[in-house]
Amino acid sequence: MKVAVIGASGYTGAELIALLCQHDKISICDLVVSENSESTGELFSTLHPKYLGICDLPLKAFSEQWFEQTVNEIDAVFFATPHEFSADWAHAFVEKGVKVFDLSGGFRLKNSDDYPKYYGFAHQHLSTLAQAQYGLAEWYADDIANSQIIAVPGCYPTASLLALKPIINQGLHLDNSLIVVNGISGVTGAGRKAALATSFNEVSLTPYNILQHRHQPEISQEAHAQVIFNPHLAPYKRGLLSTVTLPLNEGVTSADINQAFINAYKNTPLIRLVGAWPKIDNVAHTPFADLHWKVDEEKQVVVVSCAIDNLLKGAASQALQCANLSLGLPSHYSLIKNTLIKESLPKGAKV
Ligand SMILES: NC(=O)C1=CN([C@@H]2O[C@H](COP(=O)(O)OP(=O)(O)OC[C@H]3O[C@@H](n4cnc5c(N)ncnc54)[C@H](OP(=O)(O)O)[C@@H]3O)[C@@H](O)[C@H]2O)C=CC1
Ligand SMILES: CC(=O)N[C@@H](CCC(=O)OP(=O)(O)O)C(=O)O
Repeated sequence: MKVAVIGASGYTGAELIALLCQHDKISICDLVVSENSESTGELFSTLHPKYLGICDLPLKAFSEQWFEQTVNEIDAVFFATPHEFSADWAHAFVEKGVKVFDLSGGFRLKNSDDYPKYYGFAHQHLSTLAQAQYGLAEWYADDIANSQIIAVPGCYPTASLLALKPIINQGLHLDNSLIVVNGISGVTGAGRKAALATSFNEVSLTPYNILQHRHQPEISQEAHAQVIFNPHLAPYKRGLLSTVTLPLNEGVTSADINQAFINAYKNTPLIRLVGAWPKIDNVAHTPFADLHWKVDEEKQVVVVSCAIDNLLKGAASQALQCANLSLGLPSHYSLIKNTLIKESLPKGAKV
């Protein structure tokens, strides 16, 4: 598969390019930045010296002319750009038969009225939006494999949905109850562009965008349940933790919840059901999601926690999982070698 990456100077773009470089069934044709980017003409490895000798391709500026010249040369394009840019341009690639993997939120929400409210722009391409498949790789593998445009989930929604779906999909939670999702993200979650709120001297653990974050409708849409979402910014670089609380139906036991997680993730090597509360340090720089939970059978409530790397499972490695699926490969191809099938919890796990 020949691909282009738009947004190659940014954090998720860089992580994605590193993964694509080591993939033996995907080759990179072009790395692209914004039309007036300061990085135009630089080598990728000059901007991101970690990849010196790994990827030394030049960064090209996006333009209509670039689009016309390239669109017939590529099989797929990855957008690691602002939401509005992919919302405006993805349809042009789709119409030419090029697969789109969009790491932004430009195609995640089914209700187009939510775009002005949560993203600040009106979506102009409603038929492409309707065509887009949500790319939560462990849950929608077949649909992802057969779709032309994939909306790769946001970082908080990835961790939150991996925690919520095994329970909600089995109808174990109390209907119409208050589901609370608390998320904590490292500062790379805000992207590479300088901003006062994410500068070294200003960053301090704090909630932000409470009751108005754009990931609330995304989580609710895919969980099929209303949630309260509380995002927090934390003073470290990488990694994200989402802890969810759900009231359970009467009679649901700890064993029922254990079984729901085992059933959901027994064939998914990138999801680890771990024997203790997950830690950011165990998943940072990896494509894994670590999950742990605890049930209080007296209060009929379950708390589930999920840790991921926001730039990998929360963006770039999940985008590659989607690309693998569309190539007919296992979603973890080229990400890990271990294909262990989990029929039970890990040895020593106490949940
Ligand atoms: N950071 C994270 O943890 C996650 C981010 N995302 C989403 O992925 C996308 C990229 O995020 P991230 O890598 O953090 O962002 P960055 O700010 O680090 O990078 C953004 C990239 O987009 C390019 N860009 C900006 N404007 C345009 C434009 N008009 N046309 C073409 N390219 C443009 C920038 O190029 P240049 O600046 O050189 O012009 C840069 O390469 C965003 O939509 C973000 O919401 C999703 C999940 C997690
Ligand atoms: C710490 C931080 O600022 N995080 C980002 C979330 C990044 C993410 O998942 O991205 P999408 O923009 O693609 O939805 C935020 O809250 O806006």
